[in-house]
Formats: sequence, structure tokens, C-alpha cells
Amino acid sequence: MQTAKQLIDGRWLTHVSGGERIGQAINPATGDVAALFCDGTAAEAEAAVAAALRAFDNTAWKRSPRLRAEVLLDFAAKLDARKEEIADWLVTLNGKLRREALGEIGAGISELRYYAGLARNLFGRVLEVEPGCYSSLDREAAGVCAIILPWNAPVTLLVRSLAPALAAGCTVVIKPACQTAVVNNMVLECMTGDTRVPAGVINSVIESGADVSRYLCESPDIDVISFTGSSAVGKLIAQNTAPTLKRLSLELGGKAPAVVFADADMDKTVAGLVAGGMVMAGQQCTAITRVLVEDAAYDAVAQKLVAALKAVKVGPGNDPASQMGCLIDVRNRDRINALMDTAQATQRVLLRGNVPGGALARGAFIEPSLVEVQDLSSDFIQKELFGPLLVIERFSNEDEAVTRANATRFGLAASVWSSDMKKSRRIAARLRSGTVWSNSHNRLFAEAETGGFRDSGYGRLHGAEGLNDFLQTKHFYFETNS
Ligand SMILES: NC(=O)c1ccc[n+]([C@@H]2O[C@H](COP(=O)([O-])OP(=O)(O)OC[C@H]3O[C@@H](n4cnc5c(N)ncnc54)[C@H](O)[C@@H]3O)[C@@H](O)[C@H]2O)c1
Ligand SMILES: O=S(=O)(O)c1ccc(CO)cc1
Repeated sequence: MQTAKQLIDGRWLTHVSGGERIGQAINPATGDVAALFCDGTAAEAEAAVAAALRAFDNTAWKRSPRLRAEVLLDFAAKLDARKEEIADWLVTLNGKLRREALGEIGAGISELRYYAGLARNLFGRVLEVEPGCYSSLDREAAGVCAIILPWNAPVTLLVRSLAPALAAGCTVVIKPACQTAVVNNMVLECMTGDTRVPAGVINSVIESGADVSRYLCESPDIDVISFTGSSAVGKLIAQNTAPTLKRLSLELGGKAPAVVFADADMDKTVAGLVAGGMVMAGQQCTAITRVLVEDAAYDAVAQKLVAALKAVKVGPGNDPASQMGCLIDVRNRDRINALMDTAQATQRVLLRGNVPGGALARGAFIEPSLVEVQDLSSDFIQKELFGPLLVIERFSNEDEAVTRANATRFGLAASVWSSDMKKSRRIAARLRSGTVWSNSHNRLFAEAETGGFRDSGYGRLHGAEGLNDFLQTKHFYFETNS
């Protein structure tokens, strides 16, 4: 059986000290053990950080932007060549649809190519402050970077932090989610064979607990943490890194509202709401979770949305007929099912999604749900639920739409649905959200920065600004007349 190992100082290892510890990765669609992973400890984290620091201090990696660009381009080509095989594993370990798996790998390839270009554009500035006196503002790699990742999109989320970190000249220690560690390692293999890359530039340590992550937060040798995950863990990281004052990029939870005006194209809008809400079975940080509808269109949208959600074919990610895959595990399926029990007792449920019977009952499958909620303090509105469950809310004017949309602590993504572009632009400017789409949802590009407001985090990934967290500006002063 495939076993995901630790990558430390250029070698794939089971452990560095003590006995070997092995964990199991489950196929969420069947409940079967699909792969194994080496379960790391602080000892592996310590060895990985030491290797990354040596590579940063003692090799020419940080001063070789052209080499880094070449390496990133070859990395993209190898990932492209292995995309079908990696997509198979992604479906097996995560449960998402094959087209979603291929979509996120494609996004990763695009990201690698984009940052390969930017690696050759890390220009500083020089100012002649007084005659013969110069201030040179140099952009340098920030140092050793830890990348801590969730399981929901293990290719794209890895690459969108790794590509800018490497482009900037950092060395890295990755802490992937153990559920999808095999996929993480297959992506890293696309670069580890490159003999031009010094040992220790990329390290990766898998764990089922949190000792490795805590070590990375506390280590004085880690300069930057690029974290993607829940707001709760993001806040813990902010606390645990305070004594060593690390640079933090926190890409956290979301609760994306879709604001639907009565003048929107209803059929296109409902199709967009279903696609944007049920993507990855609702386990995407930017997925639509709240549908806010203007009074005049509320009943029609609710009715069409119920019909469209009911029609979603839930099934295995590797079946081309499936339109939505399963959740990451049965525990999360049961959590969503229990939330729907609560909804039935406390709210107006427009569509109750059930756990399907038959062959799917063994897996983490659950059908889509739609719940009507008006009380802004309800947990259905305030909490990130991360499953195929949409809330529908009513508003009567633009001010109310904005107040409602901004009424949670999250601020990652939103969309506005209207045929009036001026109105959409006006509303977008008032939304406390890192991304706002018009008449679409979830359009993400390597070129365009994304990130959060408020509890959805800080820092930006993608785009030119995506480099900022991995670079330091150094002021070098010199005189030419002395
Ligand atoms: N903003 C984004 O771009 C984005 C993208 C994808 C997922 N997410 C969020 O991720 C969450 C789902 O993923 P999850 O359940 O794996 O998230 P999580 O926060 O539970 O775990 C994320 C990572 O943090 C690690 N971790 C656990 N305890 C830690 C600690 N004390 N210190 C440091 N790291 C620790 C985990 O092992 C894992 O690797 C959702 O909240 C989702 O919105 C955000
Ligand atoms: O699969 S992707 O659309 O690239 C993608 C982007 C962001 C996230 C964050 O949850 C997941 C998937």
C-alpha cells in the first residue's frame, strides 16, 4: 500500500528518531483504507527546520532568481504530465469530483508558471537621497517559511503558497493535512527530482496531531508562516507565534453571501448558486453559504433553488455522472446531518438533504439542503458549516442587503447577482470581503490576489502581492563620493 513519507533534507524518510509511526488515510467514498502515512513528531519537524535553515543560509538558492524561475517552470511541466494520476488520488482521498480535482491541479500549474515569471522581476529601488548618497531598497527572501495546509484542496492550496515562497527565494517546511498527504507528496515529487535544487530547500512533515505544527509556530528559525485553514486555528497560530514575532499569512474560514437582486437573470443565477454552493460538497472556503434574495424575487428564487438542489446527483467522484462528491469523512457527514435535525426543529427547512442509502451509505455522502433563516444571530448564519447546506434570507433594499451580507465576522468572498452593473459595483464597494464576483462565483486566477477581511485572515495570495509575505525590504545605504 502507498505510504506517504517525510521529506527532510532531500530524502524521503519514515522518521528521524524513535520508532516508525504509521497512520491510515481513508477513502471517504467507501470507508476503506486507501493509503498510509508516516505520522511525524517534533523530532521530524526539528530536522526539517534545520535542513531548511541550512539551505537558506549556506546555498545560493536565495540569490538565484533565474534558477528558481527555471525550476518552477519544470515543476509545472512535471505536474502537468502527472495530472491524471494525481487527480485519481485526489478523488480517492478527498472524495471530490474528478473534474474538481483536475480543476485544482490546473490552477496549480497556472500558479507555478505565473510565479516563475515573477521570480525574474524582484526589482528593488534606488534613490539618490543627496548628491552621491544612495539608499538602495533591496527585496530579499524573508527566510525559512512554514506552509500549513488543510485537506480540502491539497494541490492548489499547496502550490499557491509554495510557488511565491520559492519564487522569492525562501526555503520551506510544509505541514500537509494527513488525509491527503499522498497527494501532497506526489506534487512535491514533481520538483524533488530536480538536481539543481539544493537539498533542504523543500521539506515536508506529515502528522495526525498538532505537535509538528506547534513546533513550527514556536521555532525561532521559522520566519514566515503561510497558513490555510480554519479561523479558530489561525487565531491559535497568531497567539503561538507572538513570542517569536513571525510574519503571518492567514487564509482562514469563510461564509460567503450571494446577494441576489430581482433584476438578475433568474435561471443563470440559480445555476450559479448551485454550482457556487455545492462545489466540493460545500467544503470550499469561498463557497456560497448564504443566499440573500430581494423581496420581489424571493419566492421564485427559493422555489427554483429547491428544484435545482434536489436535482443534484450525489455520487462517487470518479463516476462521470456524479454532480457532487462526498464530505471528507463520515464524522463530518454526521455533523451536517445533525445540523439538519436542529434546523428541522428550529427553522423553516425548504429542502432536507438526507444520507443516501444503498452503496453510498458506507461513504461520507449527504444530499444538499436549503434552510430559511432571518435571525442574523443564528448559528446557521454566523458559523462556518462546511458542507452542502445553504441558508436563504430575505432583504428589501440595498442598505439591508449590505447590512445582512456584512453581518458575520467572516469576509472572504461574496457575489452580487443583478443585471445592473452600476448597482453591483456600488454594492461590491460596501461589502467587507476580500473578493466580490458579479453574476458568477468562485472565479479564481493566479494573477488576482485573494484573501480575507476580519476573521477570514490577513495577507494576500495569488498575484504580485502574493510575493509580499515571502520578501523583506532591506535598506542598503552607500556613498559614491567618499
Ligand atoms: N481562506 C482560504 O483560502 C481557505 C482555503 C481552504 C480552506 N480554508 C479553511 O480551512 C478549514 C478546513 O480545513 P481544516 O479542517 O483542515 O482546517 P484546520 O484549521 O482544522 O486545519 C488546517 C491545518 O492546521 C493544522 N493545525 C491543527 N492544529 C494546529 C495548531 N495548533 N497550530 C498550527 N496548525 C494546526 C492542521 O493539522 C491542518 O494542517 C475551513 O475553515 C476552510 O474555510 C480556508
Ligand atoms: O479548486 S480551486 O478552485 O482552485 C480552489 C480554490 C480555493 C480553494 C479554497 O478552499 C479551494 C479550491
